[in-house]
Amino acid sequence: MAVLVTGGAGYIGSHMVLALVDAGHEEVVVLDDLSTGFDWALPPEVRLVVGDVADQALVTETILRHRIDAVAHFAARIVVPDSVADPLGYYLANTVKTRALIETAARTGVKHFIFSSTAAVYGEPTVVPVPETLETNPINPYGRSKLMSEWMLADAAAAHGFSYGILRYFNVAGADPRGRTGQSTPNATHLIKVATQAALGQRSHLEVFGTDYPTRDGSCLRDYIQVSDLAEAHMVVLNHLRGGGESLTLNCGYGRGYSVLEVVEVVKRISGRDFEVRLSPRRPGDPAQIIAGADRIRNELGWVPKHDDLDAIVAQAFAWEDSLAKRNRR
Ligand SMILES: NC(=O)c1ccc[n+]([C@@H]2O[C@H](COP(=O)([O-])OP(=O)(O)OC[C@H]3O[C@@H](n4cnc5c(N)ncnc54)[C@H](O)[C@@H]3O)[C@@H](O)[C@H]2O)c1
Ligand SMILES: O=c1ccn([C@@H]2O[C@H](COP(=O)(O)OP(=O)(O)O[C@H]3O[C@H](CO)[C@@H](O)[C@H](O)[C@H]3O)[C@@H](O)[C@H]2O)c(=O)[nH]1
Repeated sequence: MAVLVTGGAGYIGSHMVLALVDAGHEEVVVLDDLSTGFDWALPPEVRLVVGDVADQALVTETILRHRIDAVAHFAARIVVPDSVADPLGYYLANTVKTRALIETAARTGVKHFIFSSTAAVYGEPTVVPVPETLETNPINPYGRSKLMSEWMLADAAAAHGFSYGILRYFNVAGADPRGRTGQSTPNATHLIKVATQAALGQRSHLEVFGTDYPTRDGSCLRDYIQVSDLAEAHMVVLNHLRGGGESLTLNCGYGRGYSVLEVVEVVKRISGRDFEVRLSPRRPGDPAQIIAGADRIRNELGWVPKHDDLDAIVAQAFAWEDSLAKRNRR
């Protein structure tokens, strides 16, 4: 048995690769075009195929050569405002290319397909915490590009007899607790990453986008899930599918939210550094609060998170950002 991890050189994919390698009994092959990923994020025993998920000849050859039985598909473009500026680019990268990959997987007899989806498929949820059964209503092209992929995957699995796991991630944060990988894209827009960069003096200030939301302090609430816990959720789903379990769609979060202002305070306290915070207007497209209804994955698959602690998540992110700065100075 061998797993193909697309986007395995990226932030979340590289944590999945470590989870597979740490589990110890698995051949792991990464397919990545290195558009936002880094070959150095991979342990040496993992084979990296540099290429595009939509290159059907390359993917067919890779799947057959390594006898891949499961694909974990992380490769995507992920920045919501970019998707608003370049919707056709996002539908190509996330929907059209995912269609090509699903087709190749189906044709080559892959048995299980795990897909990185997002809480963005819910849009501005009418119920908080959000259960998986809530009607999807994405409000930007990124969310729509992912929801279309969910639909394609479910239809193709029914027609071609493979099983799937769709994981809808909430806000992913933190880094490998052993410091082996983390979020390395320099222009990331995620709150915790940006705040640690401000704490390290790499940014002059942090902007808080909106303080007039109907929340406890006026800033947006998000459910921050630690990235190794998320990788472990994929491991649980992989084992479930390999054990003959049914296809499923699962939220991945902890079921509680922190406000932007609370996160900023934690970053200041944990880093021991002060930085300028500017209260700015709302960022277009931000829902006021998005928190996972997180019971299904715990109850049905027995997933037990180990890192549900915002202080620890921020400490990992800060340590990783600091190590990146040192790496770039060398
Ligand atoms: N980061 C989050 O908070 C978050 C939240 C919800 C969902 N997700 C999803 O998780 C997945 C991984 O996100 P990430 O944060 O690790 O992003 P990332 O940009 O760090 O990783 C994406 C990886 O895919 C590779 N890639 C992109 N297009 C490719 C292609 N056509 N062929 C081959 N490789 C390609 C990139 O080089 C990169 O290594 C994405 O599908 C994203 O939509 C992320
Ligand atoms: O410099 C910043 C960056 C962010 N925020 C706010 O912080 C919150 C979180 O923002 P961010 O970290 O950019 O994440 P989201 O916009 O919530 O989106 C993330 O989480 C979604 C799932 O909830 C995923 O679909 C997306 O891919 C992922 O980027 C939002 O209220 C932002 O307005 C700021 O105030 N200042």
